[in-house]
Amino acid sequence: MSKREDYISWDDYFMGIALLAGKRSKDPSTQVGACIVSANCTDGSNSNTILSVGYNGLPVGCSDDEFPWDNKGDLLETKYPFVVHAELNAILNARGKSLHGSKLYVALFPCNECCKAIIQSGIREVIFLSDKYSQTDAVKASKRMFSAAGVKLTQLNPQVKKIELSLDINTI
Ligand SMILES: Nc1ccn([C@H]2C[C@H](O)[C@@H](COP(=O)(O)O)O2)c(=O)n1
Ligand SMILES: [Zn+2]
Repeated sequence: MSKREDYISWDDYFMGIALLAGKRSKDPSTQVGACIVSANCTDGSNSNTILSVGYNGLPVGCSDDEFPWDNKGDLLETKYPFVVHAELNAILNARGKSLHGSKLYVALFPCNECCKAIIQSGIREVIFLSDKYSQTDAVKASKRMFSAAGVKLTQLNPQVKKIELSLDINTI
C-alpha cells in the first residue's frame, strides 16, 4: 500500500487549529482563533511545533454571562473595552515561553493593539485568511508597524476549502 496523498498541508493544519480554537469563543458575532508555531529550522529541529493557541474572549474572572456582547451602542455597553483578542490571548497563553522567530496563524488580520504585542513578543510572520477590515485605521496602523518592524505578512491561499471533523465514534 502506498502512502496517503490527500493529507493537509502544514499551513492548512495550523490555520485549522486557529479556526478550531475560535469555536471556543463566546462572541456571538465574530469568533477568532490564533495559533503560534515555532519557526522553520534549517536543520529540521523543533520546527512546526505549536507553542500556543488563543481565541477572543473575556479576561479571567470576567463572567461571560455578566459582561456585554453587543457590538453597538455606548462603548461601556459593548464588548469592545473588555474582549481580549485571539492574537493577544495566544501570546499570553504562551506564559512567557520564547516566541522569538515564531509564526502566528489567525483568521482575521490583527488590529494595531495585537500588532504591538506580536512585534514585541518576537513573532516574525503573520499568516492570515481574511483582511476584510483593511480599510479601518486599526488595520492601516497595524500594517505600518508590521512593515517598519520587518514582520512578514502572508495571506494564506489554502489548499483545501474545508476541513471536516467528526466526533462520531462510528467514523473512527
Ligand atoms: N484580528 C482580530 C479581530 C477581531 N477580533 C475579535 C474582537 C471581537 O471579539 C470580535 C470582533 O467583533 P465584531 O466587531 O465583528 O462584532 O473579534 C480578534 O480577536 N482578532
Ligand atoms: Zn487585536
